[in-house]
Amino acid sequence: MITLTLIRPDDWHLHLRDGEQMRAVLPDTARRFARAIVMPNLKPPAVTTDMALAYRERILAALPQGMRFEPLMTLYLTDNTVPAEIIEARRSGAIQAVKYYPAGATTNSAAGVTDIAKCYTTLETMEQVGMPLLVHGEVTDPEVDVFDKEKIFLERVLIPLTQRFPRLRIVFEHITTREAVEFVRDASSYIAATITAHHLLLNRNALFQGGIRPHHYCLPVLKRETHRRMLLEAATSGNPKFFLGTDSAPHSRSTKETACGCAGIYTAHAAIELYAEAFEQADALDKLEAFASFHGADFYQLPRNKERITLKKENWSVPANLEFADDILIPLRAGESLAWKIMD
Ligand SMILES: NC(=O)N[C@@H](CC(=O)O)C(=O)O
Ligand SMILES: [Zn+2]
Ligand SMILES: [Zn+2]
Repeated sequence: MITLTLIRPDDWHLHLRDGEQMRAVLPDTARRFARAIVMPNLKPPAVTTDMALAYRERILAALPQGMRFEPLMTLYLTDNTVPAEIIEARRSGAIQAVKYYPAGATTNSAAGVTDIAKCYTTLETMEQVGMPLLVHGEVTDPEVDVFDKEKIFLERVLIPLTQRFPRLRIVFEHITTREAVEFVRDASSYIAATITAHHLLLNRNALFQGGIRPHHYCLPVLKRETHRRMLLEAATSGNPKFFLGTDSAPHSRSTKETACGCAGIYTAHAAIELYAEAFEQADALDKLEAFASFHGADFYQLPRNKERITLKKENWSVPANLEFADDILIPLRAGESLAWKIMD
């Protein structure tokens, strides 16, 4: 039997939702990952330390008996987030980062930032106290082509921001383009990026494979093959600036399979297995552990995990759907087979 043993990985970008939906998806992540950076784009968003800490308690209360998992919390940045909120978040010890959604860029981002200049004093405090800024890096300008939104965000917003705040720790989340890879690679050590499994495995053809495929729709949208290859090269390069962030983003089937479907791909049911498949395709399984289990912890200045997980090379079928509160969830590769399986 072929096996692969790794230090238990962490997921540095995760959507857990809330209530019954959270209860449905949380075990998938907790089974594989020791910790995860939990995104704050709830309804209403977690904009204060108190809200983020209350959300953390709800996550811990929803964890099945006997499962260990540490949610790392984030604050949702708005035009009105004050520096004192950052100080309080830092003092809490449970909040690891602040999330910047350009208003209207993605799911539950309506309360996000309309103009990053409105947040300069708050960003200054973050820079001073070493609080990382996590960025959904897409412009909302309706004139910009959907496939260029990340590249244009980099030029118009992110590069100027790094020049104004050179010591602000920034994670460019779920990067999808050659330009993002090159920027992060050549930037200072204050800049890092997460890469999803789906952006490593799929290019934009997957959106139109024999018809329109709503379960392959996420933001930033899948890009062309040249970009996918660049992401794979970055993830398998051993460069500590690139690390695992699934962006597993569950939406019920009825909100995906509709005239105007939600953005988000669910991958938590097989997250590390999907990354293993991508790394194996690149003949770089030996690079998976650092990407999945070391680089993120090092960037966040948290201890690396000590326990291990083992994957075995064995085909298994992903269920056609999963329970999701009062609806169902269609996971990535639903009804198809995967080559790696996590062992208990
Ligand atoms: N990635 C997505 O397509 N969707 C995410 C939001 C996000 O990460 O942008 C979600 O919350 O559904
Ligand atoms: Zn995002
Ligand atoms: Zn996300």
